[in-house]
Amino acid sequence: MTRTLRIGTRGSALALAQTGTVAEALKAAGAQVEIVVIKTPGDLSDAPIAQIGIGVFTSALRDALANDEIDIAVHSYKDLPTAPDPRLVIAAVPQREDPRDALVARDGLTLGELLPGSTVGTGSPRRAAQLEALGLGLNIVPLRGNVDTRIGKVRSGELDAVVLARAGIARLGRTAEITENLEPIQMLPAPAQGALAVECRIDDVDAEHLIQSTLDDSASRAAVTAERAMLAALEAGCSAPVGALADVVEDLDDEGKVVYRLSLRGVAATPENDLLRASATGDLTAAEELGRALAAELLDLGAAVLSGPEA
Ligand SMILES: NCc1[nH]cc(CCC(=O)O)c1CC(=O)O
Repeated sequence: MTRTLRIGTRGSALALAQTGTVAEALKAAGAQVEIVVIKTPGDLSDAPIAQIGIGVFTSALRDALANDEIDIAVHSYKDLPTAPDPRLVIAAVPQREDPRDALVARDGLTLGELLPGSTVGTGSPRRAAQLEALGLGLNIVPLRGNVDTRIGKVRSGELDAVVLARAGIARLGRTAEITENLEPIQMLPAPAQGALAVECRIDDVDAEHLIQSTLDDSASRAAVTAERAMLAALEAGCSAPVGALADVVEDLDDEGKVVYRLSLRGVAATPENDLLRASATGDLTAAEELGRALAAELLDLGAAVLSGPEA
């Protein structure tokens, strides 16, 4: 097959780094690839993500893919809307990066070392709600921009700290600037944080098979599927205050044999910023059911009041 696969990406440093790893893996598998940069409205606007809406970074890429301008789209999975795109298929979820959030603070400080009143930048209602819940008296301020811009606000002294996805910092080779990795018990990441979604057209069977066999990691896919099913069942968009993290864990079956299962934790913030938490374990092959069951539990606890994309 002499076909050259056109891989579409956003033009940010983070997107290019992510796409680079996908391109290299496909090349190593013998494919011919070409990288095509697509501008998205999310890259052209400085408005808060909660205002410009879900899918600002991904729909232009998806349209280019559906219109045959590219053959493959590489997304940060957590930026994708929960509704599937009927024109496309997620052919691979590559091995996920460390999903945790990370703190970048001045003078090497950790969260616990920041004094009350310290300014912590984040544009994410999920991060803000969980930071508030720590009761440290931090002053949480809105923040947008790419990873470099956000870390720059700490370097310039404008902010005492920022919270970002560790995966984004890692993909840019800047983990040395992290002053603390935030454990899921204090800061549950966004559903699918640290994972990529590699999409192709639904009828492009050749591309789908190549991408799937070269890049898909079944454990990462199962974890992300559970987290996103939870989010979808809460009818909450990507900027809503919902965190979820699934891990593949060892368990013992009735005969004492080791089996692998999926353990899912979820958090949702009410409008009063109270955090509702739930967790459950299920079969690796029933990731969606696990996510939906956990969402039902959160809804029982009172999360219903927060449904809607801008909650
Ligand atoms: N919302 C923007 C976004 N989309 C994906 C990442 C980081 C990488 C990832 O989670 O895959 C980021 C930056 C951040 O949240 O700090």
